Parts: sequence; structure tokens; C-alpha cells
Amino acid sequence: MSRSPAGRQPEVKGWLADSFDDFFGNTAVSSSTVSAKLPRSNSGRNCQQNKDPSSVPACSKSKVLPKKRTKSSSVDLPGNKCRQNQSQSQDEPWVDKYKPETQNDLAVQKKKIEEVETWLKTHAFQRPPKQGGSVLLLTGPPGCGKTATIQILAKDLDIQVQEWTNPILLDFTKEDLRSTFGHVSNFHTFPSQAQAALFQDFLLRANKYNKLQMLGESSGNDKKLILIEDIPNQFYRDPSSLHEILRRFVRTSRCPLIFIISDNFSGDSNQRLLFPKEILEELCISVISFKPIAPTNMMKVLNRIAATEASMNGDKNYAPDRTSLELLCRGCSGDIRSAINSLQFSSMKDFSLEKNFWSRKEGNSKLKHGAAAVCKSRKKSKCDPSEDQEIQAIGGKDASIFLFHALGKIIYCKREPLSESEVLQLPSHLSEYRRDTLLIQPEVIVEKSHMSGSMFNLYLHQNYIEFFTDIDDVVRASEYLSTADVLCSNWNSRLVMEEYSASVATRGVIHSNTSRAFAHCQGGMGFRPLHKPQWFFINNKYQENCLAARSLFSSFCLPPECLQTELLPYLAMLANPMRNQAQIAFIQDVGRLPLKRRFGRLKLETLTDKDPGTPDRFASFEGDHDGVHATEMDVQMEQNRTHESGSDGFPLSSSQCSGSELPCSQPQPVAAQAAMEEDELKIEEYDSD
Ligand SMILES: Nc1ncnc2c1ncn2[C@@H]1O[C@H](COP(=O)(O)OP(=O)(O)OP(=O)(O)O)[C@@H](O)[C@H]1O
Repeated sequence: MSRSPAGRQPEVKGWLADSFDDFFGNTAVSSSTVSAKLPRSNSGRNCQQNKDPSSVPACSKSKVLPKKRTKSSSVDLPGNKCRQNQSQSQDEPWVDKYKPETQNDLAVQKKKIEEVETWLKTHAFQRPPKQGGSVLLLTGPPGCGKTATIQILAKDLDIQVQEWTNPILLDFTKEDLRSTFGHVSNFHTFPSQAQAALFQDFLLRANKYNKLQMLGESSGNDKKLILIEDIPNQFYRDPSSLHEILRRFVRTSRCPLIFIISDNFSGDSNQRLLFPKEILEELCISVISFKPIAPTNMMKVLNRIAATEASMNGDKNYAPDRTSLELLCRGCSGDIRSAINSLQFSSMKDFSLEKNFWSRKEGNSKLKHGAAAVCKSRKKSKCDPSEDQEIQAIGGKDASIFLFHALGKIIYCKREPLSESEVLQLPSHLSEYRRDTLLIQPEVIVEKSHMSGSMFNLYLHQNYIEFFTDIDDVVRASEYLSTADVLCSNWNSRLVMEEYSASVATRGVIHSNTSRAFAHCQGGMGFRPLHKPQWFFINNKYQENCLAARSLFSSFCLPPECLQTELLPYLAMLANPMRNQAQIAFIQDVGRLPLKRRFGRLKLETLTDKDPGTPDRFASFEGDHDGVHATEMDVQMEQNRTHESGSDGFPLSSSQCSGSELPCSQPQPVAAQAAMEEDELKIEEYDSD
């Protein structure tokens, strides 16, 4: 019943065979993963190409080695070489079919290509370097051409690429490891560490041994580089084990080592986790950050592909027009892989005719016009993919914006002038509320920042004032922020209300700023740094004090807030509160707010452009403030344990530790002491024992 018509069988078999080549007797050479990649002209289609068997390092011979997703169709396996036919080439993913072959084909910024090329030349040809190893870290959003750039440059410079891909170690045992390496390894071989062990071994061998020279190969250049894109999971759990391996590698390195790490929506946290600043410095690791593919470059590539396909299969494929390509381009957030895939998908005849995506999609023409108009008004490259959420082409990525940019969009709030006919005539008593049209949707921006509304509000609250010029505007904005705060105050409804709260805060701040009310008066602001909220520090301090209060005055059986706001101020007024030293210090610190005391401004921490914004300890508890508090308590407990006072055994808040260098919302003990002397107040020590 479900049998396919005979005519369709070869086609089905074609893609089935492609995808399951590993199971059709080709496992011996299926390790595209860790194999050295030879320079090649057109790997995906060249049936004659030889594969170098010597290039499979020890670990690749061990177990199952999966093919890499992006390269699956470009691997020349003997089994599928002869099966390639017309229908297969039509099914071939366009990202592979139109993979760049030369530097000129790359849609990547020229400057970045040059940077990587210079680094490669320096580290592959001018060895040995004076100090440290040759390790490069390439970062940037997914699909911005990092891997493609390395592959093309390596081909141009005649450098082999030896790449690591995580093996699957479902049933890897100590015995397996022993039989693979022929000796009892020094590594602990329980499964969670096997990947890391194999990785270390791969690195050691790749660094130590040259490729075997095969018949017919020139002996000229034996340069190679090691490429790591697939990082063993173990290193995310225990980054120090990666650092140790890298230290060893750097001491003996003979060839460059390149890591590729793609940014994710939570910023560069993976990068910071695996390669913290200290390690970058210690091992002299170079970092080159790629940017999303620029819309103009993306359009060129999409145009070229669409034109080629249209000319080849005029009747089969439906070529999208320029506006459609623009939509597609803007929906993929600078990810060329996603853009090409979407183009292929949307160009399929079945899809485009049956669903009539480009021509009849409901409301599409309106959107297209909207897109075109917005683009036009903002001139060429100013079209920002992230700003027009409704204009999501098929396959459009769920775009994200780094917090830094998201805040910038709210605070700078770009506007578009209204034509006379469009101007909504407000009654004269409301004329002060007239504004040009906003080019952004604040709610969408908050959503794309992947941050809870209340956390976003915190950042906005910290930074908006610098961008205001009128005190009345500040008053209005702060009222909106207060309202937003109240909306989130009930834990029961917080999850739902956060979206409304962020909407009130962002729109309130935008609307209040009369200096940015019209498109014509938006210039001249210049760049101003953004900062992280002081709230983090103050909240920390608050938690810290609560813990200390509870533990120092446990006998009163009062909640910490009550202790700090009622009991301690009262005790501070007593000449002889009958307390021990730790308690007295705490009373001085928390229980008194003498008017003469001067509070310095906190030193603010700058927000960098890829900062995820949510401090690590808040990250997993976003949206759950009780959770936040619980975590903070734990963190604080830990800190307090380290600060424990030797004499009393009481945990002290950090403000009581004289060495504290951080600016402090509370007076330092010395300050408290000084203030106390001014007030001529004496608190005697009382030994309760
Ligand atoms: N003109 C082009 N420039 C760059 N890449 C292109 C171009 N045309 C097609 N491509 C294809 O787009 C894909 C780009 O993905 P690539 O792996 O280089 O990105 P990446 O930045 O390494 O991201 P990821 O970390 O997600 O792999 C490749 O499959 C490449 O063949």
C-alpha cells in the first residue's frame, strides 16, 4: 500500500544512501571528522579524488565517528561516488553546492579574512615563535563563515587541516581504550572523561607526527593546522582540564591550533568559560571575532545562487524576486547558511507553487512594502534585520540581540519623520506628546535580548539618565520605571506581568525623552558607555547583611529585615547595648545612618557589547526571584564562611572586613568609627559570657 512508485525509487535510494553511507560498508573511511583535509578544488563533486588513508589519526580508528553536519554532503565516500546523478545534484544542499572556492567568493568581511590570513602566515610558516604556542580562537555568530574562511585560506596557503570532531562513546570502556592505544592509558577512563582523553591524545599525535606521504603526492609542503570546532563536553564541565591540555600543547606545539566557537544568544559565555582572560594571556592565545555577514554581501551571494539556479532549472525552480531576497536576507540575522537553506527551501517548485509563498502569502505584499519603505528611508545598509520582527522570511532565524545593542536601541530610539499627511493632529493641550514614528518595537527588542523584563528594566534604569537632558523628562521616566516595578512586585503574577512591565518601562523611557522626540533632533548624542546595574551589588550587600543579622542576633528570633530596620537602629542608640565585638561592629555598620556620613558613588562596571548581562549566578534563576535569593544566600554563606571572624566565630559581612576594597553601599567600619567619634557616642564592649 505504501510502496513507492517504481519510478521514484532511485531518488529515494539516493538520499537514503547518502545519509546512511556509514551503514553501507563505508565505516572504515567515514571519519571525515578527524581526518586531515587535503586542499581540493571541488570536493563535493569530484568523483576522482583520493582520500589519504594515513590522515586518519589513532582516535578516529577507534569507534564510531560521526560525519559533520555541515560537511555531510561534501565527503567523498567511495560508496556514493558512483551514485551521483542528476537527481542527487538537484537534492544537494545549496550551501554545499555553492560553497565558496576562493577568497573572493567568501561573503566574509575582507578585513577579517586578511586578519586570519596574516595570523596563519605568521604561525604556520614563521615558526618557531618566540613565546607561547600558536593558538587562535575564532569567535562570531553561527554561519558567519568562520569555518569556510579557514578552509579557503588553508587551501590557498597549502596548509592541511586536521580537524577534531567528538567521537560518540556510547559503549566505550577501559578495555576499548586499552586495545585502541595498546597500553594502559594514564587517563582515567570512565566514560565522562574518555572524550577528553581522546582529545588530548589526538592533539598530541596531530602535533607530533607529520602526515605520511603517499605515492603521487608532492613532498613540498607538510604544513598543517589543527582545527577544533567540536569541543568535548567534558571541558564545559571542567574547563581547567582543557587549560591543562592547552598548557602542555603550547609547550611543545609544532603547528597552529585553531578553535572555532560560535556565539550563542547568551553572549560569549562559552568563550569566557573555556577561554577566560587569564588563559588567553597566559598562553598568548590570539582572538579574532567575526561579525554577522553584512546584508550587501549576503544579497550578492543569494542573487548569484538564485540567478544560477533559475538559468539551470528555469521551469523547476521558482526564482524569488529582489524584495523577497531582501526579506530572506533580513530574516537570517547574518547567518549565510540559514539564508542559503531558506532560499533553497523557498525556491522549491512544490513549495513555492502550492503554498505560493512569495506571491500570495497573506499580508506579505504589505510586509514587503513595509520592508522596502523602511529600507529606503534608512538608506542601504542601515536596514537592521533585528528591528523588523514581523518581516521574517521563511526559515527566518529566531533572532537575538546582545543586551548592549538592545539597550542602545531603546535608549537611542530611532525615529522616522512623518509626512504632513501622516501627522496625527493631537488636540492642542496634548501637543507636547506628539512624536515621530518609532522605528523600533520595544517589546520585540526586549524579547530578543533573551532577558526577563525585570532584568532588562534594571539595565534601563541604570543607564537612561545619561541620555536625558531635561530634569522634567527624568521625572516622568522615573515614574514610568516605578510603575513598571510595581507591576512586577507580586511574585504570583510576576511571570505574566514582566512583559507588560518591560513594555511600560521601555516605552515610558522612550516617550519621556523629549530630546529624542523627533527624527530631526536625534543626532549629536555621541557614544556613551553603558553600565551594569548597581542593584546587583546592593542586592548582594543586602543578602549579606540579612545573613549576618540573622546569625549574629539569632536569639531575638526576628526576621532579618526587622532586625536591621528596627532592632539594630534601637541598639545603636543605646550607650551600652551589651554585645560582643562582632555584634557591635555590625550595629555600627548597619544600624546607624548618621547624616554627617558621606556616601561615595559606586564604581560602575561597564557593559561590554557581548556581555550576556545576567550575572552567572542569576542566569539559571532568571524570573524566579526567590530562587535568586536562595542562590545568593548560598553564595553568601560560602563567602561568609571564608570571612569568619577568628575571635567570635561569627560570619561577618564583607563590609566588616577591613580589607574590602569594593565601593560599598554601607559605610566601611572605619567610616562608621569616624562618624561615631564625631557623634561622641560610646559603645562599650560587653562580654556576655
Ligand atoms: N559566499 C559564501 N561565504 C561563506 N560561506 C558560504 C558562502 N556561500 C556558501 N557558504 C556556505 O555557508 C556555510 C557557512 O558556514 P560556516 O561553517 O563557515 O560558518 P561558521 O561561522 O563556522 O558557523 P558555525 O559555527 O555555525 O559552523 C558553509 O557551509 C559554506 O559552504
